[in-house]
Amino acid sequence: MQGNGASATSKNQSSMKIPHVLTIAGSDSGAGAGIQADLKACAARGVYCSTVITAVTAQNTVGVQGVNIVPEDFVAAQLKSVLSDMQVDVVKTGMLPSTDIVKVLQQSLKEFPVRALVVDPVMVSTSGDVLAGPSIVSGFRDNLLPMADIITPNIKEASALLDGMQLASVSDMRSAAKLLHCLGPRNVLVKGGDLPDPSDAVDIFFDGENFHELRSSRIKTRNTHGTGCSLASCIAAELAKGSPMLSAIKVAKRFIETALDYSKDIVIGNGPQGPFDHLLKLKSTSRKSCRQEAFDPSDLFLYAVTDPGMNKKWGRSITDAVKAAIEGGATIVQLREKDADTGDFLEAAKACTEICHLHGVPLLINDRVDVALACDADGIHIGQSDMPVRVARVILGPEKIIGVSCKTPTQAHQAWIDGADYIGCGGVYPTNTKANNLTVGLDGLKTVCLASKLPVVAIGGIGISNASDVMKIGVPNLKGVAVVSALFDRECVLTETKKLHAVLTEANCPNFSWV
Ligand SMILES: Nc1ncnc2c1ncn2[C@@H]1O[C@H](COP(=O)(O)OP(=O)(O)O)[C@@H](O)[C@H]1O
Ligand SMILES: Cc1ncc(COP(=O)(O)O)c(N)n1
Ligand SMILES: [Mg+2]
Repeated sequence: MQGNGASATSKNQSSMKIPHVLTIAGSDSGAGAGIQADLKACAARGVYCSTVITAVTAQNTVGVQGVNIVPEDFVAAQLKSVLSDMQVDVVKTGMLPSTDIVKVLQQSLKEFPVRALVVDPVMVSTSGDVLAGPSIVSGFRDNLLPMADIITPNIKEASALLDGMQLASVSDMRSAAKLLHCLGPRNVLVKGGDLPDPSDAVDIFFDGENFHELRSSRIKTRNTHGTGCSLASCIAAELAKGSPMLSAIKVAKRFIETALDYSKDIVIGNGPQGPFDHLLKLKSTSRKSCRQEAFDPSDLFLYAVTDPGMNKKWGRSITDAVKAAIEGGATIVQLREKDADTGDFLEAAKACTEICHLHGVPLLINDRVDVALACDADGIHIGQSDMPVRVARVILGPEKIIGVSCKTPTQAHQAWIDGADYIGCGGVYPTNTKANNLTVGLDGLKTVCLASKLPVVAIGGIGISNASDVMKIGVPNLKGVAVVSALFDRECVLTETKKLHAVLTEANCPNFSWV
């Protein structure tokens, strides 16, 4: 799809444009899937969502008891009302119960182009009830797929779109993604929620050139009703914010995983497939369960820590440094601007927060709780002589990440008691970035890791030449390395980050690579 979507000519148009997703889908009376899931997913991702309803279903956790299709001229009327007036960025489709409705949508999009079209080719509900008959396949193929920026079929839908091709493995999903791409969409995501893999939920993304295997842990829960609708809405929401496609998909997948994890024990309804909680508030039995985005220890894998002196030396801005590190594969970023003026630091921190969030990478601020709050960073990293963790937790609330530098098992234990999320242990090797810093060595690191109940990131003098030695101490809660000079005291941050990422991937899992 192409076009500007918004004409933005209205006089009372304010200067603040809110990202806007229009969903065209069916209503689910149980509010687990369909329009209701789309509204909640967009709300959770901070995006406005308008709704064109194609059918009203009588539905609960047991199944679909009835479907009442909205006449296509009234679907057309709803589309016109919204698209002609409300500056839609992205359209996301769900249940389209007839080919006439598909054609109405195609016509409306020709008249009112939008920036992107996300097609979730809904056909059968998780409960096995038919939401769009087999005749819809030709409607999708002929009218919608060629216009789509991305399609997100599950295994059954991919099979139906490919004349019954059987999909029983990740390798079949790859073949299907390639064949589906030939039908015209720019990108294809084949979702593997229904694949019989007990440990991972694997989706295959194909952009016409490259495959990406996207894995998350498979959450053990009955509350998976609406995951497909929510994933597609979340992708649409991220695209509406301006994210590139792959980043949008990664953020969406992580959102589903986190939301399922938070909602895994909630009980709504008596049927086999319950709804989950998009806003992560229902299950509030522990501090961590209130989090918008749970801290994921695997984010510590390649931890980039900025240094003002180095950026100055190489003549780059902090934002350029952060962008390059993320592009190279950094999985978390910490801004460590010890001597900056608060005003300048805050401006830089706001810009970096925006960049990091666009790519689904958490941003932490070193030491400055005030700056972290003001720029809405994901959290802070503090040293032993900075503000105590307990005080920082009270100020920051339960949702922010707190990391603490620790050199000893006693400090690591205290960090856990005080409510930190991870510890940074070092200096592992001598370093210039911290004067008079006591080096703990690989043995000291191992001792702290073995004693720590929290995940650990190693820091201090680590780079391409020794990162693999560090990871090979082989303690499971050592999740990654934090680096300053090895990325930022170099001419090309992007190249160095990529190299380090490759070294860490190899050390972590030899002969295996994925996104
Ligand atoms: N139990 C689970 N744990 C984690 N992710 C899941 C789980 N079930 C499904 N997903 C993910 O949710 C998304 C929707 O997938 P899927 O259930 O296959 O689609 P649909 O709801 O359209 O049938 C995919 O990203 C999939 O990997
Ligand atoms: C109105 C409507 N739209 C979509 C779905 C698919 O969702 P799921 O595959 O999770 O049942 C549904 N059950 N109802
Ligand atoms: Mg599902």
